[in-house]
Amino acid sequence: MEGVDYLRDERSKAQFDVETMKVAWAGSPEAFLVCDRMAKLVANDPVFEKFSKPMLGRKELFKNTLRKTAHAWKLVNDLHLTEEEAKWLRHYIDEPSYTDLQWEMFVPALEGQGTEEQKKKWVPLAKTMQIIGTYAQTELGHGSNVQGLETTATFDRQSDEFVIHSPTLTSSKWWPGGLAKVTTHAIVYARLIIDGHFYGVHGFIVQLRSLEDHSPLPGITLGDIGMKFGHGTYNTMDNGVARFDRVRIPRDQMLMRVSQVTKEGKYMKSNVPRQLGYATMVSVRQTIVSDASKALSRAVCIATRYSAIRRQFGSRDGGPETQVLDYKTQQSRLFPLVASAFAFRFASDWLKLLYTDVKQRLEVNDFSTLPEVHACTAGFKSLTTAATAEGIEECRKLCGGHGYLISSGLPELFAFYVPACTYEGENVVMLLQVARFLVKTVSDLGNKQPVGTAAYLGRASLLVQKNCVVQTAEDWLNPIAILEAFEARAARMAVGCCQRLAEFKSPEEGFAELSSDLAEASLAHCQVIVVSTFIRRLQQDIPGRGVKQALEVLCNVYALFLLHKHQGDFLATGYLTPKQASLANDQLRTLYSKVRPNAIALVDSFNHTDHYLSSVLGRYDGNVYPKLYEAALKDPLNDSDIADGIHQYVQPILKQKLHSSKL
Ligand SMILES: CCCCCCCCCC/C=C\CCCCCCCC(=O)SCCNC(=O)CCNC(=O)[C@H](O)C(C)(C)COP(=O)(O)OP(=O)(O)OC[C@H]1O[C@@H](n2cnc3c(N)ncnc32)[C@H](O)[C@@H]1OP(=O)(O)O
Ligand SMILES: Cc1cc2nc3c(=O)[nH]c(=O)nc-3n(C[C@H](O)[C@H](O)[C@H](O)COP(=O)(O)OP(=O)(O)OC[C@H]3O[C@@H](n4cnc5c(N)ncnc54)[C@H](O)[C@@H]3O)c2cc1C
Repeated sequence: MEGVDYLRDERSKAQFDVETMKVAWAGSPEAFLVCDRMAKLVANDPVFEKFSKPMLGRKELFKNTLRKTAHAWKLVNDLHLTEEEAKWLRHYIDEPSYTDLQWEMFVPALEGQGTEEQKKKWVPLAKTMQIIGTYAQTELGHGSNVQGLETTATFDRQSDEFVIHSPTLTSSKWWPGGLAKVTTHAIVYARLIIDGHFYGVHGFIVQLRSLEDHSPLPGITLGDIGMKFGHGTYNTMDNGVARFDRVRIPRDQMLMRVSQVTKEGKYMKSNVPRQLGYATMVSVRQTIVSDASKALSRAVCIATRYSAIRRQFGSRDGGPETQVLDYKTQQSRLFPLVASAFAFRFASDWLKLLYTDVKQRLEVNDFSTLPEVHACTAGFKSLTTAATAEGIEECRKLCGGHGYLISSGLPELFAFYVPACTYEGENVVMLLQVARFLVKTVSDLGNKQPVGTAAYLGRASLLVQKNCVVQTAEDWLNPIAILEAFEARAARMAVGCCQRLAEFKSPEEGFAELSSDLAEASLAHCQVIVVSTFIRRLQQDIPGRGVKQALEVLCNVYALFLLHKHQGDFLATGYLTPKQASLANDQLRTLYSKVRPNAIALVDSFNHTDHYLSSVLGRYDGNVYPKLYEAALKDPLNDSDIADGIHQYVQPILKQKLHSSKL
């Protein structure tokens, strides 16, 4: 039956105002309106249909994305969309495309690493798509180790040019999105060589293709690196390989904000730190944190709605069976993920503010907060992408067998999402960056009082001595008790690592040997920041009936779930007793019962359209079974009763005459 809302009873149980919660999720009434308008624009435009994607071959997938991207660009111009609106439009189109690299990396690299003159020349060309660019850093042989890149950029004083060259197979640029078939330009990261001396890795603007006929320019070999994990998701993108055979570019195409090369071949360092060359990565890591909350919210929306529709066991006298959402095991796997989606959302809002602040500081050459911002973006990127990838897979399992169908929307979401754990800084490598920051901070405690996110480490000597005062399960609802537990655990882990580091011959040897423990200490530190950001968000004015109360429950679920998951750390560091850990778990169970009546309303607050979810299990109206059946019938194998190949390969087997001895 069309028009029936199978989740109506669930929606009527909500104890808060969903429309206001939508605004809290979006961040502001204005942000909500932009997202809502862009989501509907995409959902109502037939060009952006996604159902057929899983059936397309590689070439069709790629072309289909080119078609959608061209249509999106036309909409941006025809409707005079702002950059913010265009970003949401791309988000809701929901297909990796060369424009992700253009807007998330190429333009930010030009803006962040170019001189005023370079920005004036290149940024308008990129923003009007007269040139299309990518970020060509990773090579076949090196990704994480940027200083190990092998591509060379040798200065030729005579011609006032750089010669870009790939000296080895492993120096081939490998992975950049859009590189294989689309991009006309790239920021190529290469080792600068002047008069035989190496001056470290720098970015160079290199034209790759003719703007006339799109063919690769002389000396440049370009291609696709092959099919990727999953089918219809990242294979819409032409991640590419590039090799350079002594390709010449003018001297003024080296990005020269951080350091310059003069006409005479003199290398000049400005007073900005070399890490500013990594600024684009900081910018994108911040975007990736915000994307984590979106991807996780999408998975939990599907799993929660389906769990309210799905019934198994518990029927007596032929009455209805139990909704699987009512099982405590289902709740204990699902509700912490709902809470995590909100936690990541608020963490990313905060990170955006921190990033905006550092961007303004960098413009006036104030680099004081850069190490902290680098540690936060790297750590949050690692924490949120790992939890989101695991969370999407958990949601697939929460949907039982149907979760494995492409029509559930979950396999494709997972395949699209999971590389986020690797790109833009492999997650463990990123935690080790946080570890460097932590070790420095702790080692410096005698001389320098830490500020910002590390301020709690200033109380490390107290936190390593104090014990938890919680006596009842109720006490675990106190944000002060929660925060102190997270701070004490993180401080004890960081201080413990630093004490053990001192036992090694050199800090480098100790760091390498203790790297697993350091990564765990880093995760604990990042969790302090995410939990405290959630708590601080609740201290702000949050309007709407029951909205604040519902969020308080989620904040406690998030924190106590983490406490339960990592109780080994909390116990081993000696801050909690087993009894206190067990009380936290009791409180968590009680909290799940408080989430239960609000579950559907909470996921409705994400305001996801059915188009965006593209899941028969997560439909807004809960009309799962007929739509699941309908989707199955659309499979090409159901075009005819007798499939291709049956007569040729199956019937001969059925009709074979076997000798009785073979039976
Ligand atoms: C269903 C479909 C939906 C589709 C929807 C579309 C959605 C659209 C949204 C799109 C969002 C995003 C788009 C993304 C698309 C994916 C693109 C992926 C692109 C890439 O992957 S680009 C390549 C990224 N590569 C990396 O990240 C490499 C990682 N490695 C490094 O960063 C570094 O090499 C390093 C590991 C940090 C090591 O650096 P180094 O060798 O210099 O060594 P040190 O460790 O000694 O560091 C020295 C010193 O510098 C500090 N530092 C390091 N990095 C930074 C930094 N970034 N900023 C500031 N400071 C930094 C470091 O801490 C050391 O300091 P210290 O000496 O300790 O004081
Ligand atoms: C979908 C996708 C899109 C991408 N897009 C782009 C792009 O547009 N442009 C671009 O330039 N790149 C791109 N990349 C490349 C990406 O940035 C790299 O793959 C990433 O930075 C990881 O580097 P790597 O592949 O060298 O991994 P490796 O560093 O080789 O990692 C392999 C293993 O080694 C471990 N490891 C590495 N170093 C250390 C260490 N110091 N200590 C302990 N363990 C370590 C890692 O934890 C990991 O387990 C993309 C990658 C993917 C998957």
